[in-house]
Amino acid sequence: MAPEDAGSGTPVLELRKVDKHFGAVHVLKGVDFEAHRGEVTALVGDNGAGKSTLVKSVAGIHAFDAGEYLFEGRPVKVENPKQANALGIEVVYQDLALCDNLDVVANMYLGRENRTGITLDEASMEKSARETLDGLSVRTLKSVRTKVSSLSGGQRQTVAIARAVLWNSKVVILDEPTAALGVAQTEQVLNLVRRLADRGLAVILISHNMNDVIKVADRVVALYLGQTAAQIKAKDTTTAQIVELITSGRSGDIGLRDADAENGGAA
Ligand SMILES: Nc1ncnc2c1ncn2[C@@H]1O[C@H](COP(=O)(O)OP(=O)(O)OP(=O)(O)O)[C@@H](O)[C@H]1O
Repeated sequence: MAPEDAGSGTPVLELRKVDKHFGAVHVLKGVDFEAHRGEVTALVGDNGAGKSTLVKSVAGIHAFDAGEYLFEGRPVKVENPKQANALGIEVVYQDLALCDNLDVVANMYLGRENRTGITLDEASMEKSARETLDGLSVRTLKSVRTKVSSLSGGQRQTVAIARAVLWNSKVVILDEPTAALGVAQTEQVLNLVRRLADRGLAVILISHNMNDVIKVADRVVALYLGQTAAQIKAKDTTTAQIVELITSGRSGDIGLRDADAENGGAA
């Protein structure tokens, strides 16, 4: 069950009419986007719709050219990944950025290790890593001292997600977390995604997999040619409707007006 106030009130993350160009290419065109605590927001769109650009701009890798970026209702400037992390925004990219030759604890603390003087505080890191995994009800890892090279794809994804939530995160963005997984591991990761939201995080899930979206999302934001085609509650929509929004920018009376979509296509 999501927290009582899930999805209500001020969004944790809100983008209003954001724009992004790469040289002459206009990639994001006045995009609106909201993510709320306690909810999984699926960000969907065809290849090239602008999902990665949107997420990288939220994460401070790129900067929006125009529009408003609000965090917990306040306008913020996020000009680099450290500033995004400081707000409580973490991204788990598809490559996971794990070091195979290090164990789970070392990977969860990579680059942000606890130190006492000049030595690493292994005991405190191991304790918090374990507590974080226990808090997420992760039971598939036998030991936090296991090297990541010996973990399955699902376990690796779990470690990358646990690393993201270790830092009192408020927003966790997951880029296609089940893309390389089999059926059982996909199920495990989707359950974990749900638990993150149930713990009060705002989870943003980039996905091309409509089964995943329908199974786990509370809200769906569809991008079409760099514009927001729709922001809708998952329970009010169907897979067919989402697919239509992705492929044509509209479905029934939801979505971009044809003229807008055509302008987007021509830009
Ligand atoms: N650094 C860049 N320089 C120039 N153009 C870029 C850059 N990054 C992305 N683009 C362009 O922006 C558009 C949107 O790309 P983006 O990767 O954001 O889409 P996406 O929705 O994430 O697609 P996919 O599902 O294929 O990952 C594409 O036309 C892409 O070529």
